[in-house]
Amino acid sequence: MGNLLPFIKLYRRYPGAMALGVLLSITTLLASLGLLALSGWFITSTAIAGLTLATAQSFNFFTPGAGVRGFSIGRTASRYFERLVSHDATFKLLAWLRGWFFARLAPVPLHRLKQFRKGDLLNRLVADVDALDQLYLRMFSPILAAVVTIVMLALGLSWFSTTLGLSVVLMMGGWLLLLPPLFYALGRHSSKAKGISQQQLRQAALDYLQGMAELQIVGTEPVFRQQLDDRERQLHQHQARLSKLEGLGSALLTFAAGSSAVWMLYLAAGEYQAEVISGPVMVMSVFAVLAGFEALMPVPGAFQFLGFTAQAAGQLKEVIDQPPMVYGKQAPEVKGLVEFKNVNFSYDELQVLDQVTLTIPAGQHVALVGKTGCGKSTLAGLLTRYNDCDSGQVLVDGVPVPDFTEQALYQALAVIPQKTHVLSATLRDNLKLADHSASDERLLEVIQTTGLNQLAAARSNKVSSNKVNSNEAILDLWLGQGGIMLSGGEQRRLAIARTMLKQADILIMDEASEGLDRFSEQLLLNRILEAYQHKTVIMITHKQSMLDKMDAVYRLDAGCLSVVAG
Ligand SMILES: Nc1ncnc2c1ncn2[C@@H]1O[C@H](COP(=O)(O)OP(=O)(O)OP(=O)(O)O)[C@@H](O)[C@H]1O
Repeated sequence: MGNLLPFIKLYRRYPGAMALGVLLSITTLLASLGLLALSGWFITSTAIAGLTLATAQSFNFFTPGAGVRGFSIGRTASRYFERLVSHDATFKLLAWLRGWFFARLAPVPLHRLKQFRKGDLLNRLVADVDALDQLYLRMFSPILAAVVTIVMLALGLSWFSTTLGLSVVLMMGGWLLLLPPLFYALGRHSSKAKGISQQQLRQAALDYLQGMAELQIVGTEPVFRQQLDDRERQLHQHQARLSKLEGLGSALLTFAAGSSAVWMLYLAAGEYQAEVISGPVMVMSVFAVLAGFEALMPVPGAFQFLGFTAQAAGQLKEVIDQPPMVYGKQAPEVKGLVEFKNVNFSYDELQVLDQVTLTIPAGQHVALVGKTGCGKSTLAGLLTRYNDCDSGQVLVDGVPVPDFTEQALYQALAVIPQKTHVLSATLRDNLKLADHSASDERLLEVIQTTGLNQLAAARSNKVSSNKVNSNEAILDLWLGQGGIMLSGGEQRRLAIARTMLKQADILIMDEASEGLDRFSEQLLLNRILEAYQHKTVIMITHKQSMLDKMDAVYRLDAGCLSVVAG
């Protein structure tokens, strides 16, 4: 429950709209109450008035009749506006909450976010934020409205008889105190389990869909399908339990309303006999109690799902409590001197780097070699602050990388990562990621240099013979979801093209030529080294053929660095 506290505070964001929503909810309940109470009074009064001709003629039918219509129209109008205002306020709050959550998520270092799976993070951003609407729509607003309705009803009946007024407080107040803890206790386990099941099902469905091709090839698709079905069945079981609980809530409230009405009839009849109230008021009291219980109807559901909401809030809190990456204030003009000084780094128990010391003078091209998994990417990742070292220092031009501002650090660095991220967008958009201000001419030049024009030519049906149109067609080429339309080699070309556009001061190439044929590899490597001729280049590679172009070669082995050449 403590998980909900930080989010409850955020509800102060739209106080006006939220208060208006509650007010309209109260108005609706009071109009319902007025409608039923007045109807009870009116029916009884007309029945009594009809007993003699004189009373029948003198009875004023019109004012109470108008009152009944007024309450009826008022209830409908107020219900409509209540839905409009409260849902609008909730949606605005959810939209803002999503932005707020994302703003807290963005500065969390990538290596920390890696502990959450992609589907899981998406689930938190969408479903868990959505679950927070329960707090206002299903809890605050109805509970507040119920309290006000009980108070108003009690005051109204006290006007006629204090006994009746106090009885309402005891009967309805008692149920209002009993229902929340009861239904929270009854629903806590299932609603929490439902949240977890839903999340697991989404994750499993995502894994299943993403890996379907491989699962089919290895013949394990039915096993995964079965696991998915099991999860779905589990979710249905929790949902069924919650539906039964909802039914129990309705039954309990119907019983509460009925028994309270009978009790009220008994008390009101006593007051009538004692001539404290009239016959119509006696009937009105019973109808008013019946109508008053409408205010308690949402209470069991609200508390039954509280476990689910608390679980969602906990999931969000887990992400936003991650310490953000802290950047410094320095933004020096970078020349490209890179230094690793006595660097140690471990992933939990696994020590990857042990007292690594390396100086790369500005403008030097160095290669980093070593067995698979020896820590080459990890070392490069300390420069980009993918991770921070456990001890020692990583410096650029003598300034420790944590002291750089975020903008200055990433302006100085260009990376060709092992996996290229391709946006589901056009080639132009994918290239402009590296330099937003690049002109189409510049983009086409880089496309030519990296051989990406061959990719466009291969889809020649889209390329017109007209030169202007053909250039447009290349740039507007749609690359598909996650670069699905690009081969591994084409994705490498795209990554290389981006670094050519960026022209940073330090370039890190992590297996940059993976997926390229020998000829393209040599060609592209020459071009990129030419483009970064006077810049610092750190090339991580397994390929011997690339090493003779480097000024120095270092080998990483068992966490230690040694010079191979240079
Ligand atoms: N996020 C992580 N959490 C835990 N261990 C990790 C993580 N990333 C890498 N490792 C482990 O750290 C070691 C070094 O990984 P790294 O990716 O730096 O190696 P590498 O030399 O670049 O390998 P490759 O040549 O295959 O790219 C490996 O044993 C790897 O399993």
